[in-house]
Amino acid sequence: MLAIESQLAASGGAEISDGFIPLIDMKELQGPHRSEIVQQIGHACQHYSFFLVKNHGISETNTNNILGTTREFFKLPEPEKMKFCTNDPNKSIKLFMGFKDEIQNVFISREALRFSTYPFEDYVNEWPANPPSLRKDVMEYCTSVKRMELALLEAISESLGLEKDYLAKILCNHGQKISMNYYPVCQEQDLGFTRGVRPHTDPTIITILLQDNVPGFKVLNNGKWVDVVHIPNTFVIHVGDLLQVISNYRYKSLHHQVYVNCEKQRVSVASYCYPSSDTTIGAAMELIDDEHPAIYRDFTYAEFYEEMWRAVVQHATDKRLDTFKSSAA
Ligand SMILES: O=C(O)CCC(=O)C(=O)O
Ligand SMILES: [Fe+2]
Repeated sequence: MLAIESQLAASGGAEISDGFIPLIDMKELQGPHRSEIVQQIGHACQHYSFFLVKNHGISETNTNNILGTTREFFKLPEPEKMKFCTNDPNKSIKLFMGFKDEIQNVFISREALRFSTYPFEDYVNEWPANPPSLRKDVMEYCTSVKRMELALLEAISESLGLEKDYLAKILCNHGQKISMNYYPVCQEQDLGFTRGVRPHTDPTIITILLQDNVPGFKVLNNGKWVDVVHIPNTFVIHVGDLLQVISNYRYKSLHHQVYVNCEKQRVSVASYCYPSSDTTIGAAMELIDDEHPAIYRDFTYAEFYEEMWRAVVQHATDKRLDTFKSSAA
């Protein structure tokens, strides 16, 4: 095992059949061991495309509240939820329901409420007023996630040898969307052709995922799908597509998917970190040289967003970054 892997293992990462799940202790980012932790984060991003964090500063009450609110929302009568169903990609709040994927002949059972959160005053009135606790719980949760997100963006910037505020400047305190995800219990006879979410990457800089204790979340690691076991009081941090571009392909976007089961419903809350529409995304100059030419040309987040929807329609979400490949690459 590499020295850095032993350090990561010592911090309590879970053993899995082909290795282990990297677990980062964020408390150590404040202390004298910061540079070691930054190195561990860099290693995890480069070799695993994700890591778990503990001692992140978000209270258990806060996470229990947001998971509880998510369960309550999806229990609401159908017409109450359907108010948020729309085909307009520009709507800041949108409900996704389960659907049949005719091409792959599978039923995708996830229901998700996805909405913009920051700045709160621009969006809060659009959020569901039911359950009554939702707005308060979302605000509290997103405020603490934002704090953690900033600390992670600083550490990830440093891990790439960039200025501490490099990624935060790109983000410019802008985007945050959350997706409250609900996976119903699957009937035994439907298990073979039902999935929670198909394999995909996230269109983000990073994603911060809070999962409950029901298994189902899988990530692609060295060509194999592995279960990310639930460790209480941790979050899963994913490398997203935009970090793949900014890091000039040193960190790769995480492929992940969700399986369902016949015993328990599952809920999760994903927090997506992305910049404003007019922000230019491109490889950091410091990470380009003769041996590492820029893999992607610069593009705005608006261009990327448009491409993302085109890829959804064409069932080619794994190809959405290909359009931006630079001719030199
Ligand atoms: O529910 C999960 O664990 C993952 C959800 C997910 O991949 C997403 O919301 O992008
Ligand atoms: Fe995802």
